[in-house]
Amino acid sequence: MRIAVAFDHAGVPLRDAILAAVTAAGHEADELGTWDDYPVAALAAASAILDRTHERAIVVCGSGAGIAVAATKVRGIRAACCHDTYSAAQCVQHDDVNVLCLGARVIGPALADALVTAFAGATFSGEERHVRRLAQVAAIESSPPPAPTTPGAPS
Ligand SMILES: O=C(CO)[C@H](O)[C@H](O)[C@H](O)COP(=O)(O)O
Repeated sequence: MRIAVAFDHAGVPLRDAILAAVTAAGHEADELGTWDDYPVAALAAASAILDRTHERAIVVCGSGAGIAVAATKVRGIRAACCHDTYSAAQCVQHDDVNVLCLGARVIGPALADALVTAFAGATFSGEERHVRRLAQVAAIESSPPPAPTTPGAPS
């Protein structure tokens, strides 16, 4: 699998660990670059996926939060900031996440390696309940801003 990798200025400390982890996991890492502003890095990675040159991306800022916010604004991108290996795998298995977001001011290279390994090694389960929920997510993405009402009682 081809994985695009992009950083903002705060994400650079994890650069070497992430590129090495992608390669060690048996995938191809394409470094798109480093930008001062995290939205630009997020858009570069999202574009690589939407252009179908890459199946997934890993993006890194200081906290992982800002770059996740930016990436999820792009239609068709499912981005998640994960700093534990359970979430890094489950977000693909259940949520078909295609962009892993990390924070270089939060985690070190060893955990980054484990997270990349978990993310790259996971595949979407395709189970009906997850497909159904992803269709609901896609519907939210393509709808106009909702009226400020609660759509239904929680189950
Ligand atoms: O962590 C981030 C967003 O959640 C990004 O790395 C930002 O660039 C971060 O805010 C950088 O802070 P700085 O004071 O501009 O280095």
